[in-house]
Amino acid sequence: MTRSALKAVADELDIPYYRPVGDECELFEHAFRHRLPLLLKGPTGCGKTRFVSHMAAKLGRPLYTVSCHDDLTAADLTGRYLLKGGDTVWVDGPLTRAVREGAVCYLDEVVEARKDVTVVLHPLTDDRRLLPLERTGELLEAPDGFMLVVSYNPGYQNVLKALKPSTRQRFLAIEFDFPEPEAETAIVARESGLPEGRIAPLVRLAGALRDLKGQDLEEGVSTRLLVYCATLIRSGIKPERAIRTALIEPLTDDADVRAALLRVADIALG
Ligand SMILES: Nc1ncnc2c1ncn2[C@@H]1O[C@H](COP(=O)(O)OP(=O)(O)OP(=O)(O)O)[C@@H](O)[C@H]1O
Repeated sequence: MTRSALKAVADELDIPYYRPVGDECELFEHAFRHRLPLLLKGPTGCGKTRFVSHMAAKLGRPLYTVSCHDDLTAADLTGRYLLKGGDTVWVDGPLTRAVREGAVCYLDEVVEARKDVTVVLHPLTDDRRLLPLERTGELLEAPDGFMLVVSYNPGYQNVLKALKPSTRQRFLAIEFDFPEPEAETAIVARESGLPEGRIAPLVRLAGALRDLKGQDLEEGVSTRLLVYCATLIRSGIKPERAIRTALIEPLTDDADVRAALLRVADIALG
């Protein structure tokens, strides 16, 4: 094998596996090239984070991922002065580091963050692409390599936590959902190492459980849970036990709902 062929294989191995479900990879590349921010919408565990890490690696950009929560403030993203050995030193937060390095910054579940976060995001997400750091007096201009990607799960939305139109309309948006059965079977096989023939029934069961969303379940089974289930089976756990542990128990704490889900599993798996 030639040197360049070896390098191509090594590069390929460094890129986290992601199987496209539509034209999302192409859209991401265009957004990156035109310096446009991106919003990913979709249920938990459907591949959004994997997609972003795949694309960042493919484009050769470092990636900073932040899981947002309701205590996350603008300072957690931009940075703060900290005491170090008697001195006060400025420490960049992940967003500032991403801007300085020209990296991809991924804010997962951005709606969870405190309101002051949007103040920081607004000048970064229009054509100015600026990050003002009031504390240090700096005004950073994002280089071409910087890209902001945010995600949220519309299923968890409530009025108080919805993104304001003035924030939403600064982003391109791509909707994600669980992959089609054939693609999901291939993904779970690749991730778990279990043969596809043994995964197809699990994917069918996931479909049946997803159909119950909104009735007794807040969320359907994620692709992530399917990977966990297949991993347990491959590791030697009996399928019935793996299904209960990975596909039923994480969905509900209600004994009646759990019993109903187990019946659905019995029927779906024949
Ligand atoms: N299209 C895909 N290609 C490869 N792997 C996938 C794909 N979709 C889902 N997966 C698998 O599902 C797992 C969960 O996906 P991921 O962590 O990206 O979900 P998410 O949508 O970011 O969830 P959350 O919103 O909870 O952060 C991944 O670790 C991967 O194993």
